[in-house]
Amino acid sequence: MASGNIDMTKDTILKVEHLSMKFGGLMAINDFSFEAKRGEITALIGPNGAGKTTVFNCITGFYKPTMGMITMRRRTGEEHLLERLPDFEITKKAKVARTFQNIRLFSGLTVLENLLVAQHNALMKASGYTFLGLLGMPVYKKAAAGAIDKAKYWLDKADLTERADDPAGDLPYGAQRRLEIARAMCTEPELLCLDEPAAGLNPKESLALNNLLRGIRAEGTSLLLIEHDMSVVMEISDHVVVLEYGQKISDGTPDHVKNDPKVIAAYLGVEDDEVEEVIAEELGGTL
Ligand SMILES: Nc1ncnc2c1ncn2[C@@H]1O[C@H](COP(=O)(O)OP(=O)(O)OP(=O)(O)O)[C@@H](O)[C@H]1O
Repeated sequence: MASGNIDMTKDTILKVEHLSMKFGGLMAINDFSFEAKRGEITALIGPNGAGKTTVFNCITGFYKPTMGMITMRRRTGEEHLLERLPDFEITKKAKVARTFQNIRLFSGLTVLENLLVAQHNALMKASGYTFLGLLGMPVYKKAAAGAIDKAKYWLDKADLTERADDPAGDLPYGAQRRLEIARAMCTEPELLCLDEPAAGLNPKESLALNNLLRGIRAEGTSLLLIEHDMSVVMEISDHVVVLEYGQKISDGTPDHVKNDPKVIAAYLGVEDDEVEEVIAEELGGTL
């Protein structure tokens, strides 16, 4: 399906097929298909209103699509049809985690507490859901120690160790965003979905974010991010899918997509056949 030299030999982690989403009379997504490969950073981009958030919400269970199939393939080979799962099972069973465009942390809790709360479900399971279990069972103690180790690990990766005991709400914006990602990683997802992770970050914070995302990829977690700023994704993505008016207009490597006249036209807001003329005019104007 993909063009532009995408590595077809890699294992597919997410397959979206013929996805459509209608809001009243508006067809926000229209017969949209793409695949994300395991171990890669896949970016879904497009101009404002193209339908990125809607696709993202369908994948992460916030919307039930009008039509289409979304298959998540776990490392074990187990497959889950995400459009049929309630959102909490998308995290728990299918191992898909997400972050939000507007940061959603427990701002009164410390940075470390935010990372421990994320592991609440695993800890409660280890307690056997009993008070006694919480008090004394070795299995709970082991799980609690494991949760602290995991939190420490992600504090370090997100460069937040020094702020571990500070309230999350006191962190600068970029650090809050990294904390949100670290918190999602504590649930051990196989696919991490990020909603405009670079929005509102300054260049230094963007660099720290890119390093964190590359680190996550290096550990084998696949990433799917949505972004409307093309320049942000070009640096870190392995694969870029472009949406316009709810339909796919390009799909391939960052280089392929960047040079695709359809994409240039979409971002410049002109017709395909006017692209060369507009670019020549722009260049003429800057010379
Ligand atoms: N809950 C909703 N009810 C009605 N229309 C919606 C809803 N959500 C999205 N839309 C419409 O669907 C279309 C796609 O919107 P969407 O937010 O998915 O685009 P986007 O690419 O994420 O845009 P942006 O970059 O501005 O966030 C838009 O026309 C939007 O107005």
